[in-house]
Amino acid sequence: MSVSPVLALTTGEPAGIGPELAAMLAVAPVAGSRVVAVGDPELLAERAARLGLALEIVELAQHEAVPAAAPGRLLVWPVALRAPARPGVLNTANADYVLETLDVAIAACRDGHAAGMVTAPLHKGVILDAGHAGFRGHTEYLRDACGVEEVVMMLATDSALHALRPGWRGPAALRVALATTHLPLREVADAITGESLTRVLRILDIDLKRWYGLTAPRIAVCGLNPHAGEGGHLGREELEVIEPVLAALRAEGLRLDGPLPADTLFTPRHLEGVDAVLAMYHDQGLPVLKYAGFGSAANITLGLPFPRTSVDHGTALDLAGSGRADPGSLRVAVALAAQMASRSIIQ
Ligand SMILES: NC(=O)c1ccc[n+]([C@@H]2O[C@H](COP(=O)([O-])OP(=O)(O)OC[C@H]3O[C@@H](n4cnc5c(N)ncnc54)[C@H](O)[C@@H]3O)[C@@H](O)[C@H]2O)c1
Ligand SMILES: N[C@H](C(=O)O)[C@H](O)COP(=O)(O)O
Repeated sequence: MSVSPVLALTTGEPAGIGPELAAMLAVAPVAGSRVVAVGDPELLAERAARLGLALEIVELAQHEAVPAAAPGRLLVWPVALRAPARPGVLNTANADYVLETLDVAIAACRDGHAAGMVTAPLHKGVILDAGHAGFRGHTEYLRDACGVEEVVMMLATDSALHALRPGWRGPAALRVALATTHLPLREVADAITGESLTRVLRILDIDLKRWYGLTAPRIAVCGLNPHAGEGGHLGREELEVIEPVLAALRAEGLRLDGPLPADTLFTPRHLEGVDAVLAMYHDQGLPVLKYAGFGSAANITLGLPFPRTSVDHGTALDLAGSGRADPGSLRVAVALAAQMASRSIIQ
């Protein structure tokens, strides 16, 4: 019998739903994973008690062996809160705590103590308010921490995930990757250059092969402008940037459709046979994905040296401490990271 991969689970913004989702997960662990939460043990105990969850919290050092998952036991690599945390109330004093949980998980992956990491949601605004001026999100933080030039954000609601949710009625496989991530809309067009788009498409092609076992992934690429620029009348980025990149990469063997108008690309007939869609910006692609699968989807960072997945939702400060948060996305994020770590993703 193979040993389940160890996954570092960062518990996210302490005023949000991340700590209680970690507690819910420990009550009913995802099969095939050994999760170690990264966070403050007292905070996790307090959120579990608030929800009436009986949990044994076991603190581990990173070099210690990680036992098999057991329902009701939460393994923790401890990081101390900087200030007491109240559900729903952000505190800039804890921004460094959140970033330290990321640093601990990244180090564990890089040192081989974990096979991958899963992240509960953090609050970008409070980290920026605390003075971390360049902070944009986990994706960009991981890129810089791992010293890679480019990473790609992809959210997925796919067949492997749907196997966990028998009631799922959405498309069989929807994966949406982004050419740009957390940028003001005003800056998007300038950020899409021939070089950046080429890097993104190469990473997407390589990692669809690497993590999903697709031999020749077919990628549909959205235009940037309405109706993919309407032949240059509604914007020239398609003609001047996107089409030349696609032509050059097709000549290298990549299977690329587009640039296609995003409004009709995201319809079942056009998605047939497509392994992933590349959207040009955050709110071109993610609303479609979240409409199709909010709560059953995961966020994956492609281009890193190890698997990293995350939930499809944010800190939900309005629900924190209530026990009403749905752990569904965290469960699929853990299952997907475990599958990626064992490179056995179901098609
Ligand atoms: N993976 C991440 O770290 C991540 C992802 C998305 C957003 N965020 C951050 O979260 C913060 C809040 O963002 P937002 O308000 O736009 O989105 P949000 O996802 O926190 O909340 C949007 C709505 O969805 C509900 N919701 C979210 N998660 C839920 C769950 N598990 N179960 C039931 N309902 C849930 C919330 O109650 C709210 O009504 C922002 O700082 C944003 O940047 C972080
Ligand atoms: N863009 C993501 C979403 O809307 O779900 C989210 O903000 C998380 O991004 P990071 O994983 O980069 O924090």
